[in-house]
This record gives sequence, C-alpha cells and structure tokens, in this order.
Amino acid sequence: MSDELDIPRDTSVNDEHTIRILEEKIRAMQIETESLRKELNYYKSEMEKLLSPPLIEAIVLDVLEDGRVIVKSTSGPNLVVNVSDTVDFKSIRTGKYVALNQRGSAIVEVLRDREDPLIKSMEIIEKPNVKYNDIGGLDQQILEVREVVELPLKKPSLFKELGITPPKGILLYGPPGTGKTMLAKAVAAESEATFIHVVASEFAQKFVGEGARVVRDVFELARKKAPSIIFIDEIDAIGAKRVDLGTSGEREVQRTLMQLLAEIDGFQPLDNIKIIGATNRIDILDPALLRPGRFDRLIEIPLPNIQGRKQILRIYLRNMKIDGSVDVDELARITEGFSGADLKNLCTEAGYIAIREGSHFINMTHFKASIDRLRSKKISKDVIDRGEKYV
Ligand SMILES: Nc1ncnc2c1ncn2[C@@H]1O[C@H](COP(=O)(O)OP(=O)(O)OP(=O)(O)O)[C@@H](O)[C@H]1O
Repeated sequence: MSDELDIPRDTSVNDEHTIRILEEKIRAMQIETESLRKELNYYKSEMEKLLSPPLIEAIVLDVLEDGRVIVKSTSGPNLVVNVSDTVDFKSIRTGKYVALNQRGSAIVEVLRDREDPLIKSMEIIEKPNVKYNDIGGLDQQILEVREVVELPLKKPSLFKELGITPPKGILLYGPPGTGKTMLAKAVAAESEATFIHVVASEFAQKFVGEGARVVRDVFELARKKAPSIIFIDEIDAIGAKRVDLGTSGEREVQRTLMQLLAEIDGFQPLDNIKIIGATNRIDILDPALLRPGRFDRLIEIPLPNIQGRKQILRIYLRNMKIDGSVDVDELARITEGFSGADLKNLCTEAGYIAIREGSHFINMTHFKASIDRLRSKKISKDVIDRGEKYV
C-alpha cells in the first residue's frame, strides 16, 4: 500500500510527509470526482433534451394588450398563445422567431434572428437608372438585346401578329466587368420592367429544398411585379455540367437547377417576364440550360476593342474635369486588355492622383500613372484568370 501511495518506508520519521501526500491524493480525487459529476450532468441534460418533445417554430404576428401573442406557426395555422414565465416578455416583438411548447399553447423560447433566404438572395429594383448610352463598346449587343427582350415586352402584339416566338431567356457571356449587369439593367429600364437581380450562388442554400423554394419565390415575385426581368448572375454556380452527384450538396444544387428549368418551362414566350442569365464560364454550362425555350439566345459580351475602349473612356470623361493634354485615342491604345470596369477604375484612380497632387484638372500624366498602378496591381492577375476561365 505504501508503495502504491509513494509513502517513504520510515513512517516514524516521516509522518508529516505522509499526511501531506495523502492530502494531495485526496484533493486530486475530489477534483476528479467534481469533473466526472459535471460530465454526468452534461450527459443527463443532453439525454433530457433528446427525450423531450419537439418544440414548434412560429413567427410573432402581434403582441396583444392582455399579454397574449398572435403567432403563425410554421406548421400552418395562426395561434393565440401565452408567454411562459421563463421568457423575457420584452424580447417578444412582431417578426421574431419563437419556439412554442409541444401543445402549441405557449412561447417557451425566443429564437435567434435569421435571414430570410429569399431576401438574402436577391435585389429588386423597380426602376433601374442605367441607360443604353451609359454603356460603351456594345452597340451590336444592345441592338440584339433590344430586339429579343425589350420589343417582345413592349409590343407582344407585333410578335403575335407575325407568329414569331421570341426567346424566353438570353444568356450574356464573357469576362468579368464587361457590362453584362449594366446591359441587363438598361434593358429593364428601357422596357419599364422590374429588375430582379439574383446571384445563383446564393441559391445554394444550407437546407434541403431551400434553393428550389427560393427559385419558386423569385418567379412568383416576378409574376406579381410583371413586366419583369429576372437577371441570374453567375448562373454556372447552379447550371454547371455535373459529372457525379455524390454529395448531398451537389444533389441540392441539381434540385435547384431542376426547379429553375421547370419555372422557365412554365411560362410562355410572350408572357411579360424575361430571364437574362450571365456567366463567364459558358464552357461548363449544362446543355439542358441552353435548349430551345430556355436560354436559347447566346450573346457574347467580350472585352472591348480599341473602339470600344474609346467609347467607354468618353462616357467616363464626360463628367471629369480634364485638361487639353488628355488624349482619348492614346489612352484607348495603351489600355489593351482592360474591361469596362477596369477603365472606370482607371478614371477614378487618375482623379485621386490629381487630388493628391492638389491639381484642379486631371491631365494625361495622371492617367498614365493610373494605368501603371492598375496594371501592376491587378491586370496581370485578371489576364491569368481570364485565360483559365473565359472561353
Ligand atoms: N461596356 C461598359 N461601358 C461602360 N461601363 C462599363 C462597361 N462595362 C463595365 N462597366 C463599368 O464596370 C462596372 C461593372 O460592370 P458590370 O457589373 O456590368 O460587369 P459584368 O460583366 O456584369 O461583371 P461580372 O461578370 O463580374 O458580374 C459597371 O458598373 C460600369 O461602371
């Protein structure tokens, strides 16, 4: 025993030492017991949670003067319920998510706020303020979009009369920052249509079936707000060809795509809804998306050529205080590889350089310094990205 407890053999001499060792052992065991007790309590409470009946989720519609609350339970009906004493009454407000007890008679917990996936995924602009002449270097594409989107929305009778079916959806493809979103907004503005902007990667939701629900809700909203244009950016996020559907995430993306195709198939070419998809990865799109009656008109939005760059620069220079040294032709010539977004940044940066110098005008030197800065900062990276992504 003494060996076990590390007690020195000569106990007569070492009584005090022995007692100290034993006391330490007792303390260590007490600590151990305490920690096991906590662990036991934790598992007991986990067991209780698992065995307790499930709660019902609801959203607060109104708080009544008599202290009761009207809620809409997610399982269906509106209910008038009490508030349990364990809940802070002040935290209950319209729009809050709460948990009801199993009988659905009382609020027993106020839940954490969370975002509505529909609201998170989209932006609605009743009247976008982009005009065709704000867009440079895309004259041909503007003409085509006007013909296949604007005209059928504005004058469906023309198409009916002649028996022509316009496309339900078009796909704008090309490198980033070339004006795809701008063009979609401009056509919505000119067609007096509501612009519903969704980013497809936001459709990929956490919960099973949620992506498909958001797609359904977006189309429902488009019908309510018609005439509407639904702009689906980064459509490759849900519309890429799939090689295998191994993970549940991939299956969820596939379900979302199926819902999108079903919604597109569900309306008529001359209904007052149009869909514009955008991607810089047309090479990886699922051919199902490009079948007739879906995104069946493909419009390339390339990087601007020298003429295009000149037009875009002119648009931005319109509102800038420049001096006589600024040569637009020269600027367009030395900005090969720049997108519309890059050219806009170039103008803004030149303005900043002028401000830093305390200059009242922006001159050619400011523009050239701005080009050098942008080139070294991002262009090389962009070109590499484009080389890999854009086909
Ligand atoms: N052709 C253009 N004419 C004028 N401005 C342009 C043009 N292209 C891009 N821009 C400017 O760049 C900004 C970004 O462009 P936009 O969002 O339309 O590009 P995008 O092609 O949709 O890009 P992404 O593929 O990254 O979504 C615009 O708000 C505009 O200021």
